[in-house]
Amino acid sequence: AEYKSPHKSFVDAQSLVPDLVVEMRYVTAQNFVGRPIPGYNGARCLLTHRAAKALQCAADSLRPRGYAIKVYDCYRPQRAVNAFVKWGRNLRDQKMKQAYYPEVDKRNLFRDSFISSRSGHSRGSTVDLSIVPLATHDVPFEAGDNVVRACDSNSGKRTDDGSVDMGTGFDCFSTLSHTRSQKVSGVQRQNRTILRDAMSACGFRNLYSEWWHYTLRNEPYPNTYFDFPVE
Ligand SMILES: C[C@@H](N)C(=O)N[C@H](C)C(=O)O
Ligand SMILES: [Zn+2]
Repeated sequence: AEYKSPHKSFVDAQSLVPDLVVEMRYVTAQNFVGRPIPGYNGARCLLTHRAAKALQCAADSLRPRGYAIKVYDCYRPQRAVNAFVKWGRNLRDQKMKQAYYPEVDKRNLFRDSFISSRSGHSRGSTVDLSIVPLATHDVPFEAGDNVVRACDSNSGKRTDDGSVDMGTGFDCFSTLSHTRSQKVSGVQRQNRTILRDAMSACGFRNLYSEWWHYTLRNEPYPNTYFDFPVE
């Protein structure tokens, strides 16, 4: 059946970017909380139409260079953000610490701009993404074994999801994930620059603390925090 968007201004980004690799982590347990997050009932990248067009612009510029875009999170319902806040207050729950925030005290994740209690994602024009070589863009994230792989360890040691080497994995809450960190290698910085240049040229701005987080500059709902679920 044809997909019907829950809001007239929101679209499934894959309808504009057919080769978009969609790996919505919060619909699964492969995330920093360690379980599916409320409000995510489907693995769909919903964005405002304006943001989806801008993402299409970035995908079109990256494709001739041999890359596809992989998205990890798009529109995020406010109830999911509220679940992050509740999780953040429960210091006993550190199930995913070794994998996602090995060096950072859980108490500081909001203070240090790794998670927000008023997130741009809920406004529908923010996206978490990386790039994948076109030839290998089907590799899914799989924890596979029972070994905990820290997201800030070297490529090859942390869990591979087929994306290019950015120095850390998605949602790795570490200063190494700061986009302009000088503590990652030249190749890793170069990969971050490829993504940043493509996204900036299409109207997005990056969050300094996360190489993967981009918000449309001219977003259509700058003051609205939506809460309809992702289906
Ligand atoms: C949680 C992470 N993926 C993210 O999006 N962080 C920013 C700061 C946010 O929550 O808006
Ligand atoms: Zn984000």
